[in-house]
Amino acid sequence: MAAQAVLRSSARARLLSGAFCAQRGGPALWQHHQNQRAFSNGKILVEMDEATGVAVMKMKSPPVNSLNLDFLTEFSISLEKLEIDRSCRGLILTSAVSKIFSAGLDITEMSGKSNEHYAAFWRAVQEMWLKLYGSNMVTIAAINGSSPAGGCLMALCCDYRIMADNPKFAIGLNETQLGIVAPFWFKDTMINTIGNRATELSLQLGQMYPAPEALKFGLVDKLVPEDKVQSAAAAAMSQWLSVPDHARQLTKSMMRKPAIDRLVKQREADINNFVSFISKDSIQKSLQIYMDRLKQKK
Ligand SMILES: CC/C=C\C/C=C\C/C=C\C=C\CC(=O)SCCNC(=O)CCNC(=O)[C@H](O)C(C)(C)COP(=O)(O)OP(=O)(O)OC[C@H]1O[C@@H](n2cnc3c(N)ncnc32)[C@H](O)[C@@H]1OP(=O)(O)O
Repeated sequence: MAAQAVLRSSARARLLSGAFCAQRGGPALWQHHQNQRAFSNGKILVEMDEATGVAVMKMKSPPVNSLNLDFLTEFSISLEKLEIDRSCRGLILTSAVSKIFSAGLDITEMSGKSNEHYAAFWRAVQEMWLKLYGSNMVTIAAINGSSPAGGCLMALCCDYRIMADNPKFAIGLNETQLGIVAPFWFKDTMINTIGNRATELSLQLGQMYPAPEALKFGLVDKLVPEDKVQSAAAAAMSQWLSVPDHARQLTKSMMRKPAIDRLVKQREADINNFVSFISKDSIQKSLQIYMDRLKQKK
C-alpha cells in the first residue's frame, strides 16, 4: 500500500539502526520455542505461531494500557517487525491487562507538556494508525475489556472485532466527553465501519457503548463469552486466512486508501492543528477536570 511504503522507511530505519532497542536496554529478538516465536519490548508481547503464520500481540502496560509515547513507539516498531516478516499473515490484537483493552491516549501526554512534546506524541499516534489501518496482514481485535477513544480506534483499525460479552465493558469514541474533538481520521475510520449517521450520533454525544449495544450498532462484529475471546479470534482468523492474500489485500487497500492518503497528505498540518488545539488553556482545563473526575470516582 502507498501509505505503508511511506511509513515503512522511517520505522524500518529506526528498527534497523537499533535506536529503539538500545533505548529499551537490548534488542527485542525473537525467542524460539518449538513452533512458537516470541518477542517483547516491555509494554507489548508478541507471540507468533509458525505453523499458522498468526501473531498474537498482547498489550501489557498496566493499569489501563494507556497509549503514551513509549507505548506507541513500541507498538509501531513491533507491528513493522511483523509486517516485514513474510511468514506472518495474520495479527490478533488483544490485552494482557484484565478487564481493559486500552484506555486510549494517555491523557497525561496531552496535559502540561511542551508543544514539541505534543507534536512528537501526535506523530506517534498518527504512525500507529497509519500502520495498523494500512496493514497488509489480516488484523483481528480480540477486545477483552473496555476500550474508550484511542482504544476504540485501535479496534476499528482491525479487519474484524470480537468482544467479550460483558455489559461492564464499553467501547466508543468518547472524545467530546473530555471536551476534545476526534480528528478527521478517527471520524473517517468510524464512518468506514458504521456509516455516516451512526458516526455523527456517536461522535457528537461521545457515546460509550456497552458490549451488547456495540454489537447492535456495528462497532463490533461478534460477542462471545469472556473466556472464549481468544479462541473465537483464532477461529475467525483461519476463515480470513483462507482467502488468497493478494486479493484480500488489494480489496482492503481499495476500501481504506482514500482515508489513509488523506492523512498522509496533511500529516504536518494535522500535527500543527493538534498542537494549537491541545495547548489552549480552555482545553487544558477540560482535560484537568476530566482527570480529576476519573480519580475521584474511586
Ligand atoms: C480541531 C481538532 C484538531 C485536532 C484534534 C484535537 C484533539 C484530539 C485529541 C485527542 C484525541 C484523544 C483520544 C483519546 O484516546 S483521549 C483518552 C480517552 N480515554 C478515556 O476517556 C478513558 C478514561 N478512563 C476510564 O474510563 C477508565 O480508567 C477505564 C474504563 C479505562 C478503566 O477503569 P478502572 O476503574 O479499571 O480504572 P481507573 O481507576 O479508572 O484507572 C486506573 C488509573 O489509570 C488512570 N487512567 C485511566 N485512563 C487513563 C488515560 N486515558 N490516560 C491516562 N491515565 C488514565 C486513572 O486516572 C487511574 O490512575 P490513578 O491510579 O488514579 O493514578
